[in-house]
Amino acid sequence: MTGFTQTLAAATASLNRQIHAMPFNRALADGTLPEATFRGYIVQDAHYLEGFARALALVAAKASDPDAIALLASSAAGAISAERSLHAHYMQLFGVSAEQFAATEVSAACDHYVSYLLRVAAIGNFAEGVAALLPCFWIYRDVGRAIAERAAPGNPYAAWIDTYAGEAFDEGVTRMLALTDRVAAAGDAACRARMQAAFARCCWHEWHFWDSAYHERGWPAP
Ligand SMILES: Cc1ncc(CN)c(N)n1
Repeated sequence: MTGFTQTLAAATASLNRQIHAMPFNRALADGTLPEATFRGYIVQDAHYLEGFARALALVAAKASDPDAIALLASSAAGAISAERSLHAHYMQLFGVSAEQFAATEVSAACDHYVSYLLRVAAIGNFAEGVAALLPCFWIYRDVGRAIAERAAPGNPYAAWIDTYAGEAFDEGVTRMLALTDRVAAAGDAACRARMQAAFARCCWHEWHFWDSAYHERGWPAP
């Protein structure tokens, strides 16, 4: 990790520590997360990944160089294919049909995160879009790795852990970190401030998404 991404990590270190210590992630590591909680999370996450892939494609369209277009567009395809097969694995395991998935209401936390990403991707500049997308890569790799280190043997969520702690996911994260550093170096101080704000907001959304899944929250009733 070099350059601006170090600044981003330092600015969000406290939130990042809290994310690692979340009950959802602790219980995932020791294999005690209730199946119904994980099932609810996976269903929301499958909805999330569709929105995330759309945001990646929108930011890819704003990129000025072919390397960035290729990275963002291939990540959009990867979000749909690799992670979708992970979701399909768990949905089959939990007996969630395609019809049940389609009929499940998107949670407030999922809707909020996806709406934010799409807003930044659509009306923010390219640099802000890249910064908003980064936590989805970076936090999952680091949480996945930390969980892999302490996961109990025979963990029922091993497929999830292996995906995010694995080399293939790390490759995309490393390239996304390099892109963020490159874009930040090419921008001015105001641009970097906007990037930092979008990055911090999406780190919060990652926390909120797990918190909502752990408490199985939908939409607060009036
Ligand atoms: C909410 C969320 N954030 C990030 C990831 C990892 N792509 C994910 N699957 N879901």
